[in-house]
Formats: sequence, C-alpha cells, structure tokens
Amino acid sequence: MSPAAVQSAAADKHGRSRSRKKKNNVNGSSSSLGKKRKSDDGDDLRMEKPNKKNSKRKVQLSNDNDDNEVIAAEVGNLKVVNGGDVSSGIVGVTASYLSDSRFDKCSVSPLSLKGVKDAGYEKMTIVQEATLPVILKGKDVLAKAKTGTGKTVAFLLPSIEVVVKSPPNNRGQNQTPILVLVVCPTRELACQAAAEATKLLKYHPTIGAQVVIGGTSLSSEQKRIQKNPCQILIATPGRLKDHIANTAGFASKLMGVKALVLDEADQLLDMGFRKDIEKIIASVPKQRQTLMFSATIPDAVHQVCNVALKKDFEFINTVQEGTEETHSQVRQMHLIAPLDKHFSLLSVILKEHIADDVDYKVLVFCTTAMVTSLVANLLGKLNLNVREIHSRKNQSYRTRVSDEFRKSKRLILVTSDVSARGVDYPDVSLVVQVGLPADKQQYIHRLGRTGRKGKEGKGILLLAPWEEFFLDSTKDLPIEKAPVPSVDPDTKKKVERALSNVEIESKAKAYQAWLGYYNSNKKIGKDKKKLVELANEFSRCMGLDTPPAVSGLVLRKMGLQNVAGLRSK
Ligand SMILES: Nc1ncnc2c1ncn2[C@@H]1O[C@H](COP(=O)(O)OP(=O)(O)OP(=O)(O)O)[C@@H](O)[C@H]1O
Repeated sequence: MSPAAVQSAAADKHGRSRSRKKKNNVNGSSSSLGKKRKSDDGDDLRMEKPNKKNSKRKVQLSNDNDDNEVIAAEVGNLKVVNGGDVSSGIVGVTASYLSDSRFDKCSVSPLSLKGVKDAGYEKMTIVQEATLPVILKGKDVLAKAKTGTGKTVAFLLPSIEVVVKSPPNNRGQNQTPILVLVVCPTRELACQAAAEATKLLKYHPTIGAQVVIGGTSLSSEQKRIQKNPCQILIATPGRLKDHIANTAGFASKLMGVKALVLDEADQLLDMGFRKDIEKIIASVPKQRQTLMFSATIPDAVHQVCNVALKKDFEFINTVQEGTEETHSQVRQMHLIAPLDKHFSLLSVILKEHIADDVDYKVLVFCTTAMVTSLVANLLGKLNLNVREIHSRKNQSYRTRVSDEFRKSKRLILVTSDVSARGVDYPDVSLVVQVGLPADKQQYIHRLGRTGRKGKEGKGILLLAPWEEFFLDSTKDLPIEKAPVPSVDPDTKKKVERALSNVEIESKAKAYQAWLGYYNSNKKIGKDKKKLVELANEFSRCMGLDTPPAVSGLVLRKMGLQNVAGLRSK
C-alpha cells in the first residue's frame, strides 16, 4: 500500500471479557438483526416480529476498541483497519471518494486492467485502495465504506483475479465449476453487479459471469447455465437455494467455489436471510476466501460474521471513527407533520424540487409495496412523472422500470425497500422517505441513493409526530429539522380529488400493508389499540370514512383479532 493508503494494525486481543460494554468502533447503531422480512420490501405479509478530517489517511486504530476485544474473544485473531473519511468534510468536492492510487499499482492481471480502463476507472476509490491488496493476498475481509463509493468493483475485481489464477478446467465445458459466488439481497442489485462484472470481464473472453434471480423462469435459467458455463455466479439467496435443490449438477459445480462474496452483508446476515445464507455457506467448500461488504455494519453483525469468515479476517473500515456514516455533501432534513398532511406535503415537496431543479431525479421511499403502489397511483393522478417499483411487480416490469430510471432525468421513482440498498442510479437529486424507515441502517442505505461518487444530493424524511422517536436512533447523523411547508388550499383540494380517484382496492391493500408494517414495529406494534387508531387515521387520510375490512386469517396472523376498530371479513 502507498503511504496514502490505509494500513492495517493487529487489534488488541487482551481484553477478552464478553461482559465489557462495547463502544462505537463501527459507529455503533441499533441492530436490525432479529427482524423478519417476508419479501424483499417487507409488505403486508409482515407479521409480528420475533421479537474530521484525516488528510493523511493514516491508521486510526481507536483507543476505545472494546468492541474488537469482544469480537477477538469470539473469533480470535481479528485485525482492524480504519481508513480516512471518504468525504472528509470536503463539501461538494466530487473527487473526495477517490484515492490517489491507480489500479496498476496492485497485482491485477493486464486484461483486468484493460477492462477497468475501458470502464472509465482511472484511480481507485478509497475502499478499493484499502481492500484490494488485502483481498489479493487471499485474506477474508469484512469491509465497511459509505454508499456509492465503489464497493462492487472492490469485490469483483479481486474475484476475477481468483478465476484468472485458477488452473484452466479440463473437464469439458459443461463441467465448468463455479469459482466465485456473489450473493446479493435483491434482484436489481444482482443484475447490477452482473453488469459491472461483464464490463470488467471485457478482455477475459474465457471467463463467464451469469446471474440467477427469483421472479424469472427457473428452467430457462437452468438451460442458460448449462449452455453458458460460468466461473462467476451472481445470485439472490432464494433462487440460489432453488438451483441447489433442483438443478442437476449445480451442487457439484458449487464445490468449486474459491471465493464467496456477501454484498450488503449485514442484510444477508439479518434474520430474514440468515437461514438461506447458512444453507448457501454449507453448500460451498470450507476452504475458500470470503468477502463481506456493506455501508453499514452494526455491532450485532460483528458477533455473527464468524458464520462466514475465517477467524483471522480483516475488518476494513473506511468510515473514520467519530464521523457520520452518511455523506457530508448530502443535506439531510426531517419534517414532522400530522399524518393527514403527508400526501399534500409530499406533493408540495416534489413540486418545489421540480421547480428548483430542471434535471430532477427523485426517489420516494414508502414503507411497504402496497403503500408504494398507492402513493405512485396518487402522484400519477397529480400529473407528476412517476414510476413505481416494488416486490409485487413482476420481474420484467421491475427490470424495465429500473433501467428506465437509471437512464432518465425528470422522473420520480416511488419505491419500496427493493431500491434501498446498492442500486446505483446516477444523479439522483432528492431522496424522500415517507413514514418510519425499518431502522437506522435502512435510512442510511435509502439516503445513499443520492450523493453517489461524491456528488451532491438532498434527503427528506417525512414523519408523523408519533414516529419522531425514530430520530433518537439517528442522533449521530446531521439531520436538520425543516419547517413544515404550507399547503395552499388549491393543492389540498387537488390531492383530495386525486385520492378520490384512486381505486378502493389499492387503498384497501395499502391499509392492510400499513397495519402489518407498523404492527411489526416494536414500539408502535406494542399498543394494538393505538396501532388500530393510527391505521384508521391512515385510512381517513386516503379519503375513506370506514376502514377497509381485513381477512380474519390475516388479522389472526398479525395478532390483531378482536382489537376494536378493525373490520374483519
Ligand atoms: N475507481 C472508480 N472510479 C470511478 N468510478 C467508480 C470506480 N469504482 C466504481 N465506480 C463507480 O461508482 C459508482 C458507485 O459504485 P457502487 O455501486 O459499487 O457503490 P457502493 O459503494 O457499492 O454503493 P452502495 O453502498 O450503495 O451499494 C458506480 O457507478 C461505479 O461504476
């Protein structure tokens, strides 16, 4: 590594007491572990949860790394690397995510370097500079770096080198083993990683990369894998499990895996995915290299990462201690307003932003798929240029909308959490989050869809007064309180009229989804009577005097049978 690059230092392994209070080595935040996610945007099937500046970029091994000691006690020889803050307080400077080092200073094959060059990458980003040499040495790595700073290339490039260095297989085309397995939590993310791999592989005609994702035909995927053998496979967990169980010869191909990558590792180790991931890990050889990447790595992940990583893995953290996990060039605001104002306020926020920025490109995050659908429906009726994306749309629609949004300007994408992580839409000017984000990590990832590659951006979180408690978990983030904009009577009327034109079925589904989502929130779901009052308020906000009836079975599954105020069917 160059002097500018981050260096590693062995962690102190003395204090082994598990009972010591952990401090913030990783900007400690509340864990999202333990949450149950039924779909990739956790919708109405959701039931009760079980329950600055460092210009030299030198090592910042924290003095208070009790955290590491605890982990050392659990997993042994932990190494910690802390890097410089990616944005280092240099507001609006677009190059701040880049390092001074070029890719050719690492021992990467000439053909990969040509691919990197054609992709337009000259210098390594800071996370690439910090992780590449370590990964190329064959170490297991857990890496944390801010959103939009090039983590995908950071794990793909050395993965390609794993294939380059492997002896050519001489067992015939159809027997090509999978050498690198990349697991991504969402289909969009898997496709995006596959597209990046294809770019990097431009000059490696003998190396194939394939993607397997849910929502597409299993049999056509089986044929594709059979026909186009690939050494690099990028997959979502569910579909990967399907192939392991149902595709002839697939399990034996997986026995060739030399490198396993878990992108958005904290989400993959979350309870919603953990069982799948454990199964996947059991299907690849023990002797392998494992790489785990994310912009957020809560403490709880450190405690379970030994599920996948070797004991002597390196934790490479490019988010400097004591700095925010979000980008300083992204202005963050929150608005607290009564629920009955949210639809009008959203319309005002969007219209103001459109007036301010002719090249606007906005993401509006909603709590669930069905609420997303309702909001998209409403905004469309208000003549805004909107698209929607969530798990209830079929995969070809999702791919089409995602591609359109990637290429477009002057478009609003209303989305569930399927777009929260990893998706790299260039030049998003504003991210609006309506309602309670699942947790602090999800807030950070959603916000991270703007301000990518050092660009500027804006984030607005719109909460009701009874959702304000969420801000307790984000105290270390610079989220300003914004004044609530006034809603003129004309806008109010237009929104009411638009709502009256939204189909009752869409409202009924949104109501049930809303109930399920907030029921699964630890705090709000505790008081069922209050929860139902709030859900019925949401129903009134949609223009319904009587709340929609919900099936008795669903109410039972939510633990809401016999709660006053609900209508059962
Ligand atoms: N060395 C580089 N130089 C310039 N651009 C790069 C470089 N490496 C990656 N990029 C670009 O940076 C953008 C962000 O990369 P990527 O999506 O991998 O970020 P990320 O850190 O994984 O973000 P997230 O945390 O949201 O998943 C992409 O458009 C990618 O093509």
